[in-house]
Amino acid sequence: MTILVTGGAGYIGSHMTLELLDAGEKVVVLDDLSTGFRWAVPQEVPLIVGDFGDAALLRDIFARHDIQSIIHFAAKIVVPESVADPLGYYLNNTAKARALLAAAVEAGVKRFIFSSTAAVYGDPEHNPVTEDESLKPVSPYGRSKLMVEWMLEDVSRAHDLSYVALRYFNVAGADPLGRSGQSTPKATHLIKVAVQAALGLRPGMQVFGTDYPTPDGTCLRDYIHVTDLARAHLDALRHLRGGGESLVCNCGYAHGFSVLEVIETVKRVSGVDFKVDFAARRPGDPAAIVAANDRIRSRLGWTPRHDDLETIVRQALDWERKLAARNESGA
Ligand SMILES: NC(=O)c1ccc[n+]([C@@H]2O[C@H](COP(=O)([O-])OP(=O)(O)OC[C@H]3O[C@@H](n4cnc5c(N)ncnc54)[C@H](O)[C@@H]3O)[C@@H](O)[C@H]2O)c1
Ligand SMILES: O=c1ccn([C@@H]2O[C@H](COP(=O)(O)OP(=O)(O)O[C@H]3O[C@H](CO)[C@@H](O)[C@H](O)[C@H]3O)[C@@H](O)[C@H]2O)c(=O)[nH]1
Repeated sequence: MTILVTGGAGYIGSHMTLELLDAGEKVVVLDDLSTGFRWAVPQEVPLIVGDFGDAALLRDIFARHDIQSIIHFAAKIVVPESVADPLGYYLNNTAKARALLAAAVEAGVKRFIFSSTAAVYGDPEHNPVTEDESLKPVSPYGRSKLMVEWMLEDVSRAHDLSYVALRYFNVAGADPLGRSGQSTPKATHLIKVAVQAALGLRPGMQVFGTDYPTPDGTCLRDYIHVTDLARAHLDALRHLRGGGESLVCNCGYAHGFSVLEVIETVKRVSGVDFKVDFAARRPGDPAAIVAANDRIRSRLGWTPRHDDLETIVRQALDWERKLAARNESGA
């Protein structure tokens, strides 16, 4: 039985593919390489370059491979871009997910694991936020993902398809064995930006907002190591294969760090005191969002192994150095 990984050439999908191979699973990747990289897909894994909303291509893939499970990562993921181009986000993240689900149901696929996001909560009233908190996404990105959760709920009632939707909090770090990492050239994620500043790949960085109602005035986030996140999908797969019911689970460590704490950690681990400017708030940022993780622990048996900000930062630094060397050599 083969697992179809959409978006497997991207940041999280490439770590998932490695995790699946390490677990002895057979994998096929479908990716249009819009933000992913061919080199991020291990050579032994078939990479189909194409669009996950292409019904004819999907039919062909399901005819050629014995696919019982899909792990669906492919999406557009930049919140401000979604504000400027909502229709592009509803097309890629929502309408194409409908096409993928339709093809999956037609082909008799039994299990579906979906990359959802903490963005479905918007600015939560309580922290840590549980899965039962009200869902008030504030961006087209968050809404485009929430609609897929709703589609999954309805489709799983009508057809023989069960699912787990995982709501990721802030994904960070790199494969501990140095095989993959966050490679998007213009990534805006805090740890990536701070690591690039530490390595002199950018002149410095900005802190967006210092007047939030948090202990040091900067935003609080729950940073989860990408390998722990990939393992959550393996746990979800095991759950569904064992006949477990459809579920929605948060993925995070249940504690947060402020922007200043993250920057301080990057400075300490790298030994570089890079330039930091204080700037205005970035539109759409919630002050604090931290995952309650009781459900994923109890229902999927998920246990974090890399819950340590220094380790996350060290591995992100190692990966960024590797990436810089690769870009310099033109590989
Ligand atoms: N990175 C985070 O902090 C974070 C947080 C919450 C949720 N997520 C979700 O995780 C998933 C993966 O995110 P990522 O950070 O790895 O992003 P990424 O951009 O690195 O990966 C997305 C991959 O999907 C591919 N893709 C996009 N549209 C496609 C299409 N129409 N057809 C085929 N391939 C397509 C891209 O080429 C890329 O390889 C996304 O669904 C995202 O919404 C990410
Ligand atoms: O140069 C920077 C970059 C970020 N930040 C701040 O750092 C925090 C974290 O920002 P970022 O790393 O961009 O992540 P989020 O905006 O929290 O969003 C991430 O986490 C969400 C889930 O919580 C996902 O839905 C998104 O896809 C993912 O980008 C925020 O307060 C930002 O304002 C800065 O101060 N300076």
